[in-house]
Amino acid sequence: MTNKLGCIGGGQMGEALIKGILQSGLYPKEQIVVADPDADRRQFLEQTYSVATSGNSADVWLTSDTVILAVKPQVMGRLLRRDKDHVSERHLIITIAAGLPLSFYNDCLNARAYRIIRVMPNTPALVLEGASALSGNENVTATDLQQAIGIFNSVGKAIVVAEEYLDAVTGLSGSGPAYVFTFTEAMIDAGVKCGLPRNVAEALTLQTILGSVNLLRQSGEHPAVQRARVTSPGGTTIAGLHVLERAGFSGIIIDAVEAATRRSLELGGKR
Ligand SMILES: NC(=O)C1=CN([C@@H]2O[C@H](COP(=O)(O)OP(=O)(O)OC[C@H]3O[C@@H](n4cnc5c(N)ncnc54)[C@H](O)[C@@H]3O)[C@@H](O)[C@H]2O)C=CC1
Ligand SMILES: O=C(O)[C@@H]1CCC=N1
Repeated sequence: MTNKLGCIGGGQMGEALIKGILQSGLYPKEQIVVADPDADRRQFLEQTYSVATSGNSADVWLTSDTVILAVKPQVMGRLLRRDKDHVSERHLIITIAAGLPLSFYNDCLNARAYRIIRVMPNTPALVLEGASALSGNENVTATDLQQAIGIFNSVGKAIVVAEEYLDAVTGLSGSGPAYVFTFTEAMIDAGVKCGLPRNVAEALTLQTILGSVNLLRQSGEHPAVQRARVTSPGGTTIAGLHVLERAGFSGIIIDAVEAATRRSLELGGKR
């Protein structure tokens, strides 16, 4: 019996979770082990976070009761079929792969009794501001679910949803940071285009986004209500909003989330 936390795949999202979990203090570095075949990546993780690493995922199954699967969906099947003799009912398996349904894991492992939780987190977990939604299979106990919620709450906010929602969650909050970063970059460039020094445009853009989100959170009001407060009759904001709406801004955002959701379904072989 061990209370180690193992992570198979130490890429962008594996690292985000490890960094967040260490920062939150949920697990100390001595209780975390990461497997990744990339030697440079292992060296980076060891040096940066002082966690144990291995080039062989079997070491993670051997040493950890809770195992996070953080490899790309395209390599998950091969990994599980190769590792299946190391997996047992003592493991709580937490997967963060986009698209792959819970049934995929039991199919690969030739087993029905494993406890598997599918989670869709996002990279702001790096700064303990992640958004995660999770769903467990029929073998998962309330304690397992609490443990997973504890892990993902330690790096932000976690909610339990029905599995059928996880592809839409992937399109919205899993991929969401990339939309926000694209919007942020465009705002900064817009400030520069209008004559602001880049550092001024950056500082104002970041604070505007942060402040707007906090205002929505604290007021509890609908975004449309807050937007109306910014939009003076005959003023500057309506001139800008007119351009956004004429270009189909809201429709483009909806299309983007829908396309990412469709891609998640495709990765799971559902479309
Ligand atoms: N990047 C993101 O924002 C998010 C990613 N995810 C999911 O997280 C998973 C990982 O994504 P990223 O970290 O972005 O990809 P990544 O490509 O940065 O990391 C994947 C890591 O897995 C390693 N790997 C490959 N084969 C392996 C094996 N057999 N055993 C152990 N490690 C192996 C690679 O060397 C690499 O370091 C994916 O399934 C993705 O859908 C979920 C939410 C957000
Ligand atoms: O782009 C991807 O496939 C992953 C899943 C959600 C965010 N990044």
